[in-house]
Amino acid sequence: MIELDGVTCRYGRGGDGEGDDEDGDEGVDDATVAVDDISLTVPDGEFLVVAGANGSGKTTLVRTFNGLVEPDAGTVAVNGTPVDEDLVAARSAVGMVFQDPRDQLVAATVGADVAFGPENLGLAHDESDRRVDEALAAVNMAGRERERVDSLSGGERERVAIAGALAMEPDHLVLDEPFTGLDEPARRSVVERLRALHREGTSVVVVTHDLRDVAALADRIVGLADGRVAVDAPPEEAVSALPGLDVRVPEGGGLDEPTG
Ligand SMILES: Nc1ncnc2c1ncn2[C@@H]1O[C@H](COP(=O)(O)OP(=O)(O)OP(=O)(O)O)[C@@H](O)[C@H]1O
Repeated sequence: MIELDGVTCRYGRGGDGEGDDEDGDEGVDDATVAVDDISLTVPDGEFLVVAGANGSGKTTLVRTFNGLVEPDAGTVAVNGTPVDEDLVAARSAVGMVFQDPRDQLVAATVGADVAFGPENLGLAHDESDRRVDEALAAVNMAGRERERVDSLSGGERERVAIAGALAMEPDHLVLDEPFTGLDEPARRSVVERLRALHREGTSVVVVTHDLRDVAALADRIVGLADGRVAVDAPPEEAVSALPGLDVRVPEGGGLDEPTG
């Protein structure tokens, strides 16, 4: 479980956060408040979608889940332990797939890339091999260890990045804009993999400004606007409230799963 309590994150200089600058000076010394006093619990097993327009604070928010971003105020705890007390535990419990797989794929071949994390943990070869096999199977890329990463399509790279995170056997898998740059078939393939992973018991958090397809998978949608939670509701309810957040929503259909 991930628990945020009153989390605020700022970028840049200045600012104790005291006093909004409304005097027209553009506030050059003011910090940007990217996440503004958010409290949120992500239970185990949940498929959570974090939605919102560009710049609404989605990336900053999820990066606090495993200490990639340290809040300026508030606390984040993973499985009951504050992230700042045990960064290693938080990083192993919360696997992160970054916005651009190129930021994540470090080795020349698929197998070496997925093995990178487990080997860094110092796991025995047998255990590392087992994790690589399972992770590649989970993203529908079993048996493709020897292929070169630079020969893969965008969708395949995304799936290798997901496999790399899965090989760490995290409690929560967090994906930041996993569909960026993917064509429709690749997008569907990644969506299908996420659906299957969740069915098999993985907790999934997807960050997106585009709700096509994933809205129907979500147990809950948290919509951000200006660093605050504007909506926190099951999909049908959230989507009807979300147009004001300037996110793309499916045109009819796709939301036929009952909530309750
Ligand atoms: N490293 C940084 N330095 C300064 N400001 C930043 C930095 N990262 C983000 N910001 C600012 O913080 C705010 C929230 O950004 P964030 O990336 O968390 O939002 P987002 O919803 O994920 O946006 P996007 O969809 O564009 O990635 C924005 O105003 C952004 O410009």
